[in-house]
Amino acid sequence: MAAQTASSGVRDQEIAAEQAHLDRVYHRLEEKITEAEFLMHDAAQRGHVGTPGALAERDAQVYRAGVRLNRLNNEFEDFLFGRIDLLRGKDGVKGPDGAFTSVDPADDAVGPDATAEIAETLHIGRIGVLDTDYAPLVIDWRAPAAAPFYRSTPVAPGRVVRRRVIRSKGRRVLGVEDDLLRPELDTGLPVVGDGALMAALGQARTHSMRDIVASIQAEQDLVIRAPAASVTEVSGGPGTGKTAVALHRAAYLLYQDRRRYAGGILCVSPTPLLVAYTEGVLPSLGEEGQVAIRAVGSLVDGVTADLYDDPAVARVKGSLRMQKVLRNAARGCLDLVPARPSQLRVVAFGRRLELGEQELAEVRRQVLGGTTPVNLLRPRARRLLLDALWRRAGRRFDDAELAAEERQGFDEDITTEPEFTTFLDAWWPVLEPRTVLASLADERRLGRWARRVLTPPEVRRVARSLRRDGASVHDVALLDELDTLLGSPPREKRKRELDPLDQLTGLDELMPQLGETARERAERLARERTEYTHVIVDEAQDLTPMQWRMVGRRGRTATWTIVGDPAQSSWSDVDEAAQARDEALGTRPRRRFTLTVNYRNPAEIAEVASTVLALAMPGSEPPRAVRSTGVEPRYEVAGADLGADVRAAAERLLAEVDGTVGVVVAMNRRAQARDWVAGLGDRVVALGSLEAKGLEYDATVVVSPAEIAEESPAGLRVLYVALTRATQRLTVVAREADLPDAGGVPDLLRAD
Ligand SMILES: Nc1ncnc2c1ncn2[C@@H]1O[C@H](COP(=O)(O)OP(=O)(O)OP(=O)(O)O)[C@@H](O)[C@H]1O
Repeated sequence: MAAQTASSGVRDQEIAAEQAHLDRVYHRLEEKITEAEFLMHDAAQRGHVGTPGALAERDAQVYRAGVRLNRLNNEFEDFLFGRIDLLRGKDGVKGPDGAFTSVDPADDAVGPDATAEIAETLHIGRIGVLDTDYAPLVIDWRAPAAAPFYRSTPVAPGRVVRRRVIRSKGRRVLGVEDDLLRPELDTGLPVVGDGALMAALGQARTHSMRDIVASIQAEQDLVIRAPAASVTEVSGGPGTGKTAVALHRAAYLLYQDRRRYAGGILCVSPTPLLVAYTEGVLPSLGEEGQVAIRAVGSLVDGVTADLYDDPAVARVKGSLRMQKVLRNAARGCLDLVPARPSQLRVVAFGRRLELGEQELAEVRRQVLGGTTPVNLLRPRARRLLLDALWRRAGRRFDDAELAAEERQGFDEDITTEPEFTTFLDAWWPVLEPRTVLASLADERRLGRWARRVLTPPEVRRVARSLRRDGASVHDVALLDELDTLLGSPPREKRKRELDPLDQLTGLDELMPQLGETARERAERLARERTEYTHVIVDEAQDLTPMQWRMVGRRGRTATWTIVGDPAQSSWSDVDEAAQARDEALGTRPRRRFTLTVNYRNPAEIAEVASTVLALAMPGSEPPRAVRSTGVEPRYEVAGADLGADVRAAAERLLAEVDGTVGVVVAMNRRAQARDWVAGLGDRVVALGSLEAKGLEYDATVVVSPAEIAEESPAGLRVLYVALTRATQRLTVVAREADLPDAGGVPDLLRAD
């Protein structure tokens, strides 16, 4: 047997060998930083020369130097994490990263007695570093040469004999974890540790997601590196790494084609909590600024949606029926303008001309014919008013040229009269989406605009929901739809100054404006952008049809990555949501991937969740849990004081795990639950069932499965989400309504 099982002496030796390599890398990095600083300085000098040739030269230099400085400064921490030892390849061709390109071993790489030599050793890190003689000291994890680090398995090892994950902090190597992919070979390579994946999965969780760059698995790597075809669709159960994969894919796309994606990548997330949880991942991969991660309730500028609608209201606001209602409202709202003048009086040709209420109504009717956005119809309204006044003036001319001249003078006279402009402002004001949405709060009015579209109870509920202060997540999609229906008057559209440097490169992306943090810059770019070159949708199963329309408008010419799991959908009608997605994506070709392994939940928790999955989506396959902890979920039945029992359960879990504890309750208990856990410290969080989407904790307390399941038509799927948030331990607190058995197991969670 070739592999030695490592003694601590061997482990120390191996760590020392990696330390020596890391020292070389840091030495080289320091040289490169000095070089980059010199280039920046030099480029700044050249910037004073204004010819296009000098600009292009400066541009290229600044680009390269900027990339280096940004990245080197960001990634000095823990940036070397992997190593692969490879057999000789089929051919001797090297790629641009200095590594051999062949995936398969040469026919004679393995001798008849299973002896083999290691022909190439590659270190993998967050960025690529070349030695002075262009030999690769570190390969960028996204480079083709790094793919075998992620893709090789014992079944299909390719050239990889040993895969090693290196743990380091700053400049110190702390440990190594090896996987031997060709144990049958005699190569003399020592093997240390139990493998990196298990080490990563067992780690305590914090409130920020970590990158998985050191342990991406083969089926995930295929998605991350999939070519940016029109639409890449990824489905997979809870914990299969969909969110992680989507974020790593963004980093990969930027690496592949930075210029193209400098046009912006938008990542749409279901909740602000998930945005906060995931926003550290891209910076840790060295990508800051180019990717805007936004909650679906924050896609419209200036609106912060912090309210949740009742499921019945959400169902209406999310459905495509709202399109028709909003179309009626956008036009109908013109009639609601307070102090709308009922007549127009001007003086022309020395006489008073008047248009009364009926004539004005007729002009308005003519203007509104067609589908042009209301705010863009103002010039047309102006023109038709002038026509009506001209007719009223009753002037006749036999000579057409003279008539045209007279008419021009007439128009000029009238349009410069303050009476006319004041009238037009009041009669055809610029409508704001918010004003129109607010006008739907009047039940009678909404009933008129929603005739034969919504039922009277639906009208009542929607109108009532709009009378609250503040916007809900679903209101945001309505505001965006209204923005399109109303249109922005041309004079309000911001014109961007043309900067020659902008045309040369995505320079702006690389050179943060002075005094602006990377985060501020990302926010600024996100505000300025309304269309993106790539759109990532996380938890795509939850987007309502109206939200798909809103997201679709931001990626009209984009490529897409869509990740989701129908079994976790909180939208009541899974088929309707799928149909809306199809409408948003049109006929773009799609590539589909499925992730099958659950990296989050231990088998003991996954099994309970699969009982609910069988009820929520009969016939669907749960993902396979990759590890087991030997700890079964704990079941408790609440006594008279539910809050005290939940708090005690959370306290117990806090003592049992090092990281975070999530308490998940039905949405209407959110505020209550926060009080229950108050004072337990910031390792504990109380959440409503819909807020738990995509998040994870070391341990969770799920309070009353029956309450969660009954709160909406999609309740069982929401419960499935709630039960799949824990990486270590799960406590379920049942109430009477859960019909617990003698062991406290709620009816919904019993396998029989
Ligand atoms: N290859 C991997 N190596 C280490 N950890 C991984 C790997 N893949 C996934 N994980 C971890 O598993 C957990 C679940 O990943 P993630 O949240 O991306 O799953 P998901 O499919 O989006 O889940 P959900 O559908 O429940 O939102 C995360 O902690 C993630 O870091």
